[in-house]
Amino acid sequence: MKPLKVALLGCGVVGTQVIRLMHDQAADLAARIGAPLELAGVAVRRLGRKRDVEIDPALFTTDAEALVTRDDVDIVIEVIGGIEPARTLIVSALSRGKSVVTANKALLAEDGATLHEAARKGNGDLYFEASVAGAIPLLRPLRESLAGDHVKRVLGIVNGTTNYILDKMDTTGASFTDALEEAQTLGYAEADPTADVEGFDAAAKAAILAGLAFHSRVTAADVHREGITEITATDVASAKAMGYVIKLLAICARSDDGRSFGVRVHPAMIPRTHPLAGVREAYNAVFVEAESAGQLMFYGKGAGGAPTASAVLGDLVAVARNRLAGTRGPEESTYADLSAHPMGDTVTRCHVALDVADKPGVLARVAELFAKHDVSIQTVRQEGHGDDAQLVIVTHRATDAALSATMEELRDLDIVRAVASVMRVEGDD
Ligand SMILES: NC(=O)C1=CN([C@@H]2O[C@H](COP(=O)(O)OP(=O)(O)OC[C@H]3O[C@@H](n4cnc5c(N)ncnc54)[C@H](OP(=O)(O)O)[C@@H]3O)[C@@H](O)[C@H]2O)C=CC1
Ligand SMILES: N[C@@H](CC=O)C(=O)O
Repeated sequence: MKPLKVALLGCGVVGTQVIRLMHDQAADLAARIGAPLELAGVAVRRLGRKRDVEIDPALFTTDAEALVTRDDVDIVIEVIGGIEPARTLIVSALSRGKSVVTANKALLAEDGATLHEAARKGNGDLYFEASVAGAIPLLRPLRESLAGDHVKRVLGIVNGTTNYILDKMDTTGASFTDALEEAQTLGYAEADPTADVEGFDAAAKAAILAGLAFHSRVTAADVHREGITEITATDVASAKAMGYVIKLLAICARSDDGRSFGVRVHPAMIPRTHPLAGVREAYNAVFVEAESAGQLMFYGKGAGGAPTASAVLGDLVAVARNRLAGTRGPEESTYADLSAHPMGDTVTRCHVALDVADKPGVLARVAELFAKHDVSIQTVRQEGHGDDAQLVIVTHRATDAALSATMEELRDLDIVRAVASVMRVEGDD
């Protein structure tokens, strides 16, 4: 059988593992596909660099455009990352009828529409399982297995680097900086780790998940995003003392009337008894709630070369099979055409710590302000006294707009010395 030729764009953390798996599992892959795969070339930025995989040096090129437009190339795997030149290269390949497998969530969340349109016009496949939650099969279940159900909510931990950092801060007391350095060494972080710690990576993944779950076009601009850079060792320790753990969550939820959805990424306190609290290191876990299926949980390695390459190889086998059968996988589904509602409309709960004057009437004035904005208080307690007095308040559910307005006014209250911390609470109602 004639081999299917594969062009690989990028040979870094993920690309080297893709080459290793294609080599080590060549016979099995050929049997599963019905034809052997042959690596046609590997595009990189710098030639002569030591690579963590055995490969014929003649396969390397810095001319990625020439590689993807070669007539003999059937499938292109893009693991360069970023917007350009990845977008131009993928569109070039798709418009020539090649199939593309990519792990590039940043690009899919920025301009997935252009890629899907190029795939449709070129009659090729665009698969991207590795773009969300590393090794975990999550997009295919949403795209295919749950195509007959009505997904209401997708919630979880989708960034390995930030989970690694928060876990190390919680369990070993490591500093933010040390934990981030470890995550970079282990190959979890993006080329620019700001994408991880500021929540951009999780926001891109949330946009992809929301698009698939709600059959609508969702971009990173639709996602409310907050990162973890403001979280201090004190926040982590006080959450721990109260039986909570801080996690960076991605939450995509349909509105109650089903006419819109909210997509958000932010740190949240969750009870230590919640299943997401036990998600350690760079692992990811995602709950999908669908009308008929009920609650499903997906768990596994969310980052790293080999786990991500596993997802890439799964897509490679799928697109290779489709090519041999002369078919295509499912197209982008955007028929519902729902739009994202503003963060202010989202209903959440808040944990607030206020440095206050320790004198009569303080609690009453603080409570009055919450009531003014229709925010109901679930628990309140005072910690410390005198100059160290702090009121720790947990609210009932309220709109984010009401909670934000309350926090704004609290900052101006003469009896409040400082709003020491504000964090959303999830998973204990
Ligand atoms: N690392 C992970 O855990 C995961 C990563 N991803 C995604 O996978 C993709 C790749 O990530 P990762 O492997 O970590 O990234 P790396 O930074 O490790 O590798 C990027 C590779 O792309 C090459 N490259 C960069 N610019 C160009 C260019 N202009 N032309 C040709 N080649 C270029 C680099 O070449 P050179 O080596 O010469 O510098 C390098 O080999 C990203 O989209 C990332 O978001 C998805 C899930 C998990
Ligand atoms: N930087 C990402 C890699 C996988 O998508 C992460 O840490 O999750």
